[in-house]
Amino acid sequence: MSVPTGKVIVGMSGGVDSSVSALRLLEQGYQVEGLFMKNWDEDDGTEYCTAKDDLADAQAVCDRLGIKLHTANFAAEYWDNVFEHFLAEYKAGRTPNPDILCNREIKFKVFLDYAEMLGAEMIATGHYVRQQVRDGRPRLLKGLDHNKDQSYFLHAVPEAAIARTLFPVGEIEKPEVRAIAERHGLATARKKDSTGICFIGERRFSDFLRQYLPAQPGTIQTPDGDVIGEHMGLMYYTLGQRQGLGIGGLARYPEEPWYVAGKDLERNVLIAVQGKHHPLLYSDSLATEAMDWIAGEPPATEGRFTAKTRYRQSDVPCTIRTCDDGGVEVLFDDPQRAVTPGQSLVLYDNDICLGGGVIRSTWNAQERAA
Ligand SMILES: Nc1ncnc2c1ncn2[C@@H]1O[C@H](COP(=O)(O)OP(=O)(O)OP(=O)(O)O)[C@@H](O)[C@H]1O
Repeated sequence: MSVPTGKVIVGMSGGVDSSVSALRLLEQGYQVEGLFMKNWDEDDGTEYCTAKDDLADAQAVCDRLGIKLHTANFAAEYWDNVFEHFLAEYKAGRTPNPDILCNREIKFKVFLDYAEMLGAEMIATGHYVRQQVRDGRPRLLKGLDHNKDQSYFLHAVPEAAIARTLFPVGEIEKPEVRAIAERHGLATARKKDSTGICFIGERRFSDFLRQYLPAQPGTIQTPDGDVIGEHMGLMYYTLGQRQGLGIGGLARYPEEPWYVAGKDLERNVLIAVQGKHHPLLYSDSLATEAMDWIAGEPPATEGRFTAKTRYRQSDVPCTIRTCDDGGVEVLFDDPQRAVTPGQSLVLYDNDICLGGGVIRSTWNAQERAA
């Protein structure tokens, strides 16, 4: 077997996955260096900001492995290409997923360019995905550990960037990753998995959003227009959500929980229904904005695929039709609960991630019949 001689820059987050990624590449004979990115400037030293600790952990691992760690600040690019879009989506009443855009715009674009400047043709990350060349083209596959698979977040990364990236932990299961880190005495072996929005972190979301968007309180109504409560601002609510509505004790309704079923942006009204499985919480079809196809174009044969409409969801069978505007229409075999505009639909052909697009509209059987 030939020994790889190329230089690879590993995105070191200070977590266990990127630590083990760097280790594996060294074992495989690559010339490895690390890069810690800081993409959010605010809040240094507050309870939310873990960047300092993460950098220290990344440094400790690099010292242990004997590799160089670079640092870079892409906060301006993150703000312009990810965060502004994120705010615009909330303003439009949708619930965006900034990590998808962050991967496309920062981790697999700005980072790649930066790595090139450092003299590396390849980068690596600790994402749980695999890359495989089929028919001469790089394909993005789900991580071997389906429990940790992160292809949902990488579906908008173009083929050319996938081809220049190594995913050293995609072929192993998470418990094994921790065991490897433990065996090699890496400081991150037992570190908790990160949660929250990448680079922004975990924080009281409504407080955070309020700093950037004015809250416009309004009424909560039933689909028939009966006013049953007040909301703090439509952006704070997600379809299908139960908690935080503050409705209860209404004599004219049974004592059953209420769920968010829709947002009427024009009237600033939040629509709520009773019962976790109310028909208005289900959609049997949707349309997306223009798709990001990893291969740059839709699959040669349209038709039957599986899809996810949110990260932690098992794939569901569906039929797709491509539209002239670059989006797709998707018809699910079974209605899906709480399909949310602004989130992404991601399509799969077995383990191959084909791409995805932001959900623009959804319909349920009643609406289709009307
Ligand atoms: N601040 C950062 N600097 C450099 N690379 C990063 C940074 N944050 C994330 N990455 C890269 O993106 C990958 C996936 O990030 P994610 O936030 O999903 O972390 P994760 O799956 O918990 O991985 P890890 O255990 O390495 O933190 C990381 O493994 C790392 O390669």
